[in-house]
Amino acid sequence: MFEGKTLLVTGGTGSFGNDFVKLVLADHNPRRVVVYSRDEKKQHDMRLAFADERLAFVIGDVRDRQAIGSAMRGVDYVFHAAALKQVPSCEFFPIEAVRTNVLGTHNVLEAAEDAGVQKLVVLSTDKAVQPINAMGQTKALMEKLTFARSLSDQSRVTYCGVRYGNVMYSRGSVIPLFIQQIKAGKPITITEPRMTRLLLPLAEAVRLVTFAMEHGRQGDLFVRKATTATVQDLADALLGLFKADNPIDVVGVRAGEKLHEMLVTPEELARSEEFDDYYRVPCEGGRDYARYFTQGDTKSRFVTEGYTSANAYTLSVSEIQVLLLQLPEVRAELDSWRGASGGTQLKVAA
Ligand SMILES: O=c1ccn([C@@H]2O[C@H](COP(=O)(O)OP(=O)(O)O[C@H]3O[C@H](CO)[C@@H](O)[C@H](O)[C@H]3O)[C@@H](O)[C@H]2O)c(=O)[nH]1
Repeated sequence: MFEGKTLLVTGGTGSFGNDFVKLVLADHNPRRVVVYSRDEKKQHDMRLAFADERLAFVIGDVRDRQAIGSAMRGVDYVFHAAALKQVPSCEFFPIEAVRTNVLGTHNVLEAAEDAGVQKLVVLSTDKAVQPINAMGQTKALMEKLTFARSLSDQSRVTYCGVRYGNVMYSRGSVIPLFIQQIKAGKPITITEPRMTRLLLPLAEAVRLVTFAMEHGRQGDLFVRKATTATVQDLADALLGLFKADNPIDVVGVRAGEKLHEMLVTPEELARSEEFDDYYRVPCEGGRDYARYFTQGDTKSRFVTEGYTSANAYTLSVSEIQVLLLQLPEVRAELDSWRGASGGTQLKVAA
């Protein structure tokens, strides 16, 4: 599908962008991949790392309608990954989250329409479902803006979305933090031992987004099923892998976070199609006002529980270890740790 085509990825220098670009360049033979982002240093690093003439780098902010409009010219497929995604910064500066996640998305959608883009996929998160913090609330509106367009007869672009839970080993997240604490011999800071999260390796997230672009129909949201783990079990799994016995320091639930995350609401489940690895949730409603006032859906299924980190398949400590060992970053951390501790033993022996 991407062969000979031009792709654009907003926020393209992030973890997702890097892995995504690697995959499409290696396997899909696109004509051009445009990386649209704000940070020149990250673009420079990526340009050197990939050294591929099919990659084009454009500096710009999704907040800037004109800049995203120029970048979008001649583009066939858009992957919208740019976002403010840290919970605390969005809590402190919610208007900034509105500017990037809501108004920025509006700009991306308008630019795509104007440029005659064929299809666009937005990347969302479980934090956008029944959201309690500004990051999730603005991502929920990002979804809403996108799917509202999918309902319009005027839309020439096919709009789809994906949602997934916590990407394992993503920048600033708990797995690299726990590893750092283990290596430094510090206590492991657990917020709440029973707290659960849906864990997904980055490679799976990239596959889901590509799948959505290839198979999504107008207004489809694809949700990747994932396995879940408690924070306590995650810490135990890492301590076991690193053969470490750091003490545990329970610091309590942080501001703006949930005990469990929801990936699909009961209402969405009621209209979704279930596959082995994912749900396809079609867009609801339509442009008919009666559907919102007088004409409900008598065929709607009755579902009381959503798909959450509390009821998805819960991994045991050893299953978490198997999943962790699939991540190249964790294997590299383990190698360097074993090398370092081997070195210490040698020194002591000498
Ligand atoms: O010192 C710490 C830090 C975190 N946690 C827990 O570990 C889990 C995961 O935390 P973290 O990796 O910080 O992820 P989340 O807060 O769940 O949010 C992440 O996952 C989201 C997707 O759901 C992304 O959008 C966010 O950017 C990303 O930070 C949570 O239960 C935390 O309470 C601890 O126990 N100790």
